Amino acid sequence: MPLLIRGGTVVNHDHSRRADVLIHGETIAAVATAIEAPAGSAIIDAGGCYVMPGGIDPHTHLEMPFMGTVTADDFESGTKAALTGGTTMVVDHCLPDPGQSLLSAYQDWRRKSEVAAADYGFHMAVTSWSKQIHDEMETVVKTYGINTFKHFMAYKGALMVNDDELYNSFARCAGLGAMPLVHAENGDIVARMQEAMMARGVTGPEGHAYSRPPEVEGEATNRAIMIADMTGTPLYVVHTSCREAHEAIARARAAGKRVYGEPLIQHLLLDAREYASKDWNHSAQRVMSPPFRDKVHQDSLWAGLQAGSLQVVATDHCAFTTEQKRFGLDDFRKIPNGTGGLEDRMPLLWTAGVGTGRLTKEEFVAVTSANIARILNIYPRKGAVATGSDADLVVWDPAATKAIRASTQFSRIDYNVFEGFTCTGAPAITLSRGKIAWKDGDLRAGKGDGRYIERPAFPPVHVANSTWKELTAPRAVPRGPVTP
Ligand SMILES: NC(=O)NCCC(=O)O
Ligand SMILES: [Zn+2]
Ligand SMILES: [Zn+2]
Repeated sequence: MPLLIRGGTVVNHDHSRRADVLIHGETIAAVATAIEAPAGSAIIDAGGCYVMPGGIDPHTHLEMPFMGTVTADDFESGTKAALTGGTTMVVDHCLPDPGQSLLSAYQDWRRKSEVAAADYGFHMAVTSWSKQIHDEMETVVKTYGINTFKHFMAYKGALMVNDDELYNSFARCAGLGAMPLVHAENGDIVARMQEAMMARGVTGPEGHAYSRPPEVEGEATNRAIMIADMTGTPLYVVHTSCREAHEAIARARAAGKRVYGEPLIQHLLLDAREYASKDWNHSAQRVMSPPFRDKVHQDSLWAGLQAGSLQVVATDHCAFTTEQKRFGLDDFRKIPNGTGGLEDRMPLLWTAGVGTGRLTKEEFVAVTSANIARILNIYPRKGAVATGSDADLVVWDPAATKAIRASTQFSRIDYNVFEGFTCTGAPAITLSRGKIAWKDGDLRAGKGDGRYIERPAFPPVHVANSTWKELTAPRAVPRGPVTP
């Protein structure tokens, strides 16, 4: 049955206009003023609302084994939570166990994600280097439709890779038309700072923040940018949290490098004072890497979103219960790193961004959906309200209010780092490939409704990069024989 969304204002990343949206099956059939309802259509009245592309959260960790435990939200609870907040697609991290082949890790993630209620894709993590990984990367890109590889420059002794491994993997990405992602923190220095904090008797969650200052993130961001440039690949820097890292990205972009930065909603709204709480649980619940920063860094991130030097707002949804956080009661190094935010990212960003004038509604669509769809090479299938696009849509009520409370959330954890925030602007309806997934407080999407989204490699960007590299490559100086 066709579905007509009537009377709303369609908001895309590049323009807004009063228009109706007609959906046939899973895709958008027309976007135009005053569409006549085909016989037998269902009708959604979007009067007073914005009709926007569903959000894409490109950074989640669902049912992920990490730091001796497993994240509490799986693909079902995580994607359901996402849909209630207007996010219709997540990109999760496929994380091979030590020594596990990338191909078998991919199969594990496909099994876990069968319960997803919303669409999803994967980034593949490269946590060591070998000929096997080099060879398997091709299958990951060409057969599995994964065009991004994640590298951790932190978590020494676990996920961390060194510069040589980064170079090898980035160069392989360049050859395959894939894009490297980095968690940019200098893991060697973090490990030394952690030891120093413990030696000083700083064993609580504040030690986590003190041992990961902005300098270690800024240094690693610069280093990753340099290695990406040497290998001729674009680069995506996840959870950019501080001014130093943002400035490194802005500098690289000003020099013509294709580097993208992703602040999290947590870093935009929460600051380092959270770690000074006398309540251990409160501070430990907020332990994540990089940690929350001072206000000056938040201002820099907001400015980056406004100026376009930062492109995407994500959540890094990696949720642990308070009980799990207590693994690190006597030693902050054992507190599982990660926080949640999947269901709150869009209403929070609307409130703090559009509601304050820091972002226009078109910029909101850009940083929550369209930009990442373009970066991940799935635009305009995702990220656009346009004829032929998937009907992943949000009917956004700018007047709706939402009080954030753990007691009413869909995520499985027992707290919410945004507890007590009140949002103005929230989804009245979320549509996932043409089906109503969430409407006026009623979650209709079911287990398994989500679909795996393949993402093709990026020939245009990589051809441009390699063409320019070749044009500007060092060349031998032609000389005659050297006279004695
Ligand atoms: N960010 C965090 O603390 N946990 C998730 C893993 C990661 O992204 O580093
Ligand atoms: Zn990370
Ligand atoms: Zn992460």
